Amino acid sequence: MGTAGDSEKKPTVVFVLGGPGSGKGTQCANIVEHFGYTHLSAGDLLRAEIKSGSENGNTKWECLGLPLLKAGGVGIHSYQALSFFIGIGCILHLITMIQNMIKEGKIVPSEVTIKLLQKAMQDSGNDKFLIDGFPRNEENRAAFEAVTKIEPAFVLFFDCPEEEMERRILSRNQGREDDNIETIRKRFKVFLESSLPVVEYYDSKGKVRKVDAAKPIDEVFEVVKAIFTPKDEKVKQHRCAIL
Ligand SMILES: Nc1ncnc2c1ncn2[C@@H]1O[C@H](COP(=O)(O)OP(=O)(O)OP(=O)(O)O)[C@@H](O)[C@H]1O
Ligand SMILES: Nc1ccn([C@@H]2O[C@H](COP(=O)(O)O)[C@@H](O)[C@H]2O)c(=O)n1
Ligand SMILES: [Mg+2]
Repeated sequence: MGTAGDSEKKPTVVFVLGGPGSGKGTQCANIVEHFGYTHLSAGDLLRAEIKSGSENGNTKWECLGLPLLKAGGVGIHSYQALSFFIGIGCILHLITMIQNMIKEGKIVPSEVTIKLLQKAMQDSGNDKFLIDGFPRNEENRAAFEAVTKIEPAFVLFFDCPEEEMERRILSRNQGREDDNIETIRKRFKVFLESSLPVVEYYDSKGKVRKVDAAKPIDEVFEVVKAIFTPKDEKVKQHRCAIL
């Protein structure tokens, strides 16, 4: 899927951007239901990686690592145990790095996020994707383009005042480690300094569809629906309304 020099048809990608709590995940769920896209949230993929990484790390450690050590450090056993622990060390180091960066509201290096996105795209079997919360900075944007050679069809941008986003996040109650006032402030800063320039970049290419995200969920979705409805379908709906 989407590597340099591929002749296969490229998937359709829509980047879904907006500040923390602007409603990206909420609206993506509606788009999936109505338009058959697969929703990939970069933040959700990173959180899943932390969860599965620590679970797998612990499981491997308990089920495989300790028996190998107990086996008594002779010949091949000690060599296997050593390589095993070096491998586990790397996994746990990566997981801790992602966890810390999320807690600090920082942006994880692109190699990690793009790998997760590419795998999720391959596993989905679909060819239409809403990529939510990515690209988050210029490094994300340039790396994704270089690695996948995919240009987004357009960028859906949810525009929402900071006070409203803050209210929403503080009452979200999903147990996210970064949904506390200290991290929220850091995330807003990163959004203004690093993510908005990406929106501006795509705007200069005429690719941004800006939506007022401060309205109630249903009203926002009416606007989103119009953006995703193909032009000929809109003409049909208009004719039906007249007749
Ligand atoms: N238009 C809206 N009006 C009021 N509340 C909303 C609206 N859209 C979403 N919410 C609520 O606000 C919270 C944040 O929404 P959501 O998780 O979709 O935002 P997000 O942009 O994905 O945030 P993040 O970047 O932190 O993942 C949720 O509790 C959601 O139910
Ligand atoms: N491209 C990305 C996207 C997200 N992150 C990290 O995850 C955090 C949560 O993201 P949400 O979209 O779910 O709000 C975000 O604050 C970053 O720490 C990332 O590094 N790169
Ligand atoms: Mg989200």
